Amino acid sequence: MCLSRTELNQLPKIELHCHLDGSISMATIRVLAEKAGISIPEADEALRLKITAPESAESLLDYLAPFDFVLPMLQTQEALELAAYDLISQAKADHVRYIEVRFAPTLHTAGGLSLEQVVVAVTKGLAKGEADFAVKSNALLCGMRHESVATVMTVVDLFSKGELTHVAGFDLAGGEADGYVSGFTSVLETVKERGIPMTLHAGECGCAQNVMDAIKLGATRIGHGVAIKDMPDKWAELIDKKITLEMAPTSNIQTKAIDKAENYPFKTLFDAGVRVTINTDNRTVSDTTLTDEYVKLADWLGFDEAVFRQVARYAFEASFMSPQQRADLADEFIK
Ligand SMILES: O=c1[nH]cnc2c1ncn2[C@H]1C[C@H](O)[C@@H](CO)O1
Ligand SMILES: [Zn+2]
Repeated sequence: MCLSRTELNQLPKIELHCHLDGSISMATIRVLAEKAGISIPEADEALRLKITAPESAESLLDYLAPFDFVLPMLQTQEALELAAYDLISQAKADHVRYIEVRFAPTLHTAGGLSLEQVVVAVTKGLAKGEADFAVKSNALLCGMRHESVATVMTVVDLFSKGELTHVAGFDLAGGEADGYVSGFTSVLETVKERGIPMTLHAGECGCAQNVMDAIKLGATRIGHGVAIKDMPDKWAELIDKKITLEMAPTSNIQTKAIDKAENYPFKTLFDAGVRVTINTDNRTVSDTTLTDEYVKLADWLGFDEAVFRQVARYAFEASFMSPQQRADLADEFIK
């Protein structure tokens, strides 16, 4: 039997893949623009066009255009803290119990903040959000794939700063070229040596081999990984290694990772035993919520409650939670 939107909304959820800078509500964007002295459209519809992925998007790069609009507003600690808090309030509305919020510290230093100050501000907003909304969270730090190895290393080094808390894992984001992983081999080896949990965007709009390269260099989770549909002979390896795919239906359509809903490989992968999870990627840029993503999958694929609970369990198991967070949430997700 199909679950209603209300029932889907109320299921307890875990979200592993959500970008801070792509997930700030319109109301908070207005506050941030005002504080930054940046003029933005007064009409909501006009503003929406600036902060959501263009309908004409043909690629991941087109999809990423709205980030250029919002990043200038995210260059102070106050703005970053407000953005993080705002995101946790949205997660609450989706009955998310735990969320990993990712962002690229290097994209927030134009106003003079250090990388550490960026991270401190975001995690402060997350902590306030947890206090007010009872949603647990951690931050994931992204290097950008267009950055040099040396710049990405400055992000990796943040994990060694003892004063930073709730910083749980590393990612590489941005435009995806086939074979990109090899350009970051030295960085990723360091991430692995230091025992930093790793999820990498791969096989979103790039090839399936990117997914396999990412796994080889230590990623236990893959951002999107849609292209692995083209390499069924590798699914057994993913299952064996308990690799988890962080999929995001709306985003995957917008970036043209898939051409149409009928071809979304989520069900095929799930039925084969691959660990797939449901995420928003970017709530504002994709104009979605986690509940919307659940509704979409229920409509497209006819999933019932048991599937959603299994998927949430995969997310729980693959999360980069602290032992305390895991113990607190185990009853709800491991039944
Ligand atoms: O879906 C995505 N794929 C690759 N990169 C992305 C995606 N969504 C957001 N980003 C980029 C743009 C942001 O500025 C950056 C850090 O959150 O990550
Ligand atoms: Zn992403």
